[in-house]
Amino acid sequence: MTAVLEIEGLRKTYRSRRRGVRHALDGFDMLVEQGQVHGFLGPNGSGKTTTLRTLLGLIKPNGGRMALLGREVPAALPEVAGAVGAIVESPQFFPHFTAQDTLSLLAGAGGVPQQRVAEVLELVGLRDRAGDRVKSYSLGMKQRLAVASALLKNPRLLILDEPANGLDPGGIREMRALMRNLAESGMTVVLSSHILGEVQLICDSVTIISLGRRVAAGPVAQVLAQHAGNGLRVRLEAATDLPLAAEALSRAGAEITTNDDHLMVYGVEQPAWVSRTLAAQNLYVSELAPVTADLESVFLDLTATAPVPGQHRQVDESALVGGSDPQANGSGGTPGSWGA
Ligand SMILES: Nc1ncnc2c1ncn2[C@@H]1O[C@H](COP(=O)(O)OP(=O)(O)OP(=O)(O)O)[C@@H](O)[C@H]1O
Repeated sequence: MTAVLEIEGLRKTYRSRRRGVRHALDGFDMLVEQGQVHGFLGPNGSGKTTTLRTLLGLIKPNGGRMALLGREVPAALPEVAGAVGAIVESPQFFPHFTAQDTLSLLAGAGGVPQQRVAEVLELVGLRDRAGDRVKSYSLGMKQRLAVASALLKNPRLLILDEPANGLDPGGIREMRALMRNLAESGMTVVLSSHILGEVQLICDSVTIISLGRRVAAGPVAQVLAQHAGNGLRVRLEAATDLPLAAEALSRAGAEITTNDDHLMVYGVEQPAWVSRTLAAQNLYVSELAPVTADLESVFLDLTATAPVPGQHRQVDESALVGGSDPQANGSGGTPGSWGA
C-alpha cells in the first residue's frame, strides 16, 4: 500500500490577544493509503481545519513533518499541487454565472482542456443543470459544483472539509455515491466530518482527532472492534432479580452496567458463560444479545464529548493554555485572526 498523505508530530500553536495561546495541533499523526475514502473525524475545535490548511500550505506549522503523494510538503507543494484537489473553505461562485461558465473559466485559468468541463459535470451529476445560473442552485448543487471545480485537474488526492455540511438526507446520499465513485476510479478521498453515521457508511478508514492529537486510526471495522467495548445485553425472566444477577456476574469477574430492565455485561468471551453463571444461582436468562457499538459511541467515548450529567463543558476549553496574554500574538495579526 502506498501512503498518499502522511503527517507526523504536527504542531500548531495559535497566539492571539483575545484568546491567548492555543495548541490547536499537539503532535498530530495521520496516514492515508492510496485509493481509500478516509474519514477525518473530530469534534468542533479539535484541529481538523487547521490540519487541512497546514497540509495545503495555507498555515505555517510550528513543528512536525508532512508529505503528500510521497513528497515532503510544504517544500514540494508547487510540484504536487497539480495532483491535489481541495475544498477547505466553501468556494464563492459568481451567482449570475452558470455551472458551465464557472467551470470553463476555472479550466481556462488552470490550463485544463475545456473537454474536462463536461466530464466533471457528468461526474458530479450536474450535466442537466449546467446551463442554469448558480444562484438558482440548492446548497447540495453548489457543493457538487465545488467538488467539480476541485476535480477539474483530475487530482490523485481529493481533500474535502465537511462536504456534507448543510445538505439534506438526499444531498448527503448523492455526495456519498459521488465519493465512492471517485474512490473506485482510483482517487484517494479525505473528508473531514462530524456526521458519524455517514462516515461509517462511506469511509474505508478513519483518523479520529481530539484536542489536536490522534486518538484512533485505521480501517473503520478495526477502530470499531478495538474501541467499541462490545457487550452483551442480558434480560432475566424476573426483572426484580437483576441486582442479584449483577452481583453474581461481577463477583465472577465480568464488568456490569445496570439498566431498568436489563444488564450490560462486558469482558466476557463466551455468552454461554453468562447463562451458566446465572443458572448456578437459579437465575434464568430470557434474552442474551450481543450489542455492537457504532462509530458515534466510539467517537464520543474517545473524544470525551459524550454529555456528562450535571457537567457543561466546551469541547475545546481544555486546549486553552494559560490566560489571555497581550504580548502573545507573535503573528501581529488582529485578535482571533489566523496566526500563521
Ligand atoms: N485563527 C485562530 N486564532 C486562534 N485560535 C484559532 C484560530 N483558528 C483556530 N483556532 C483554534 O484552534 C483550535 C482548532 O480549530 P480548528 O478550526 O482547526 O478545529 P476544527 O476541528 O476544524 O473545528 P470545526 O469542526 O468546528 O471546524 C480551536 O481551539 C480553535 O478555536
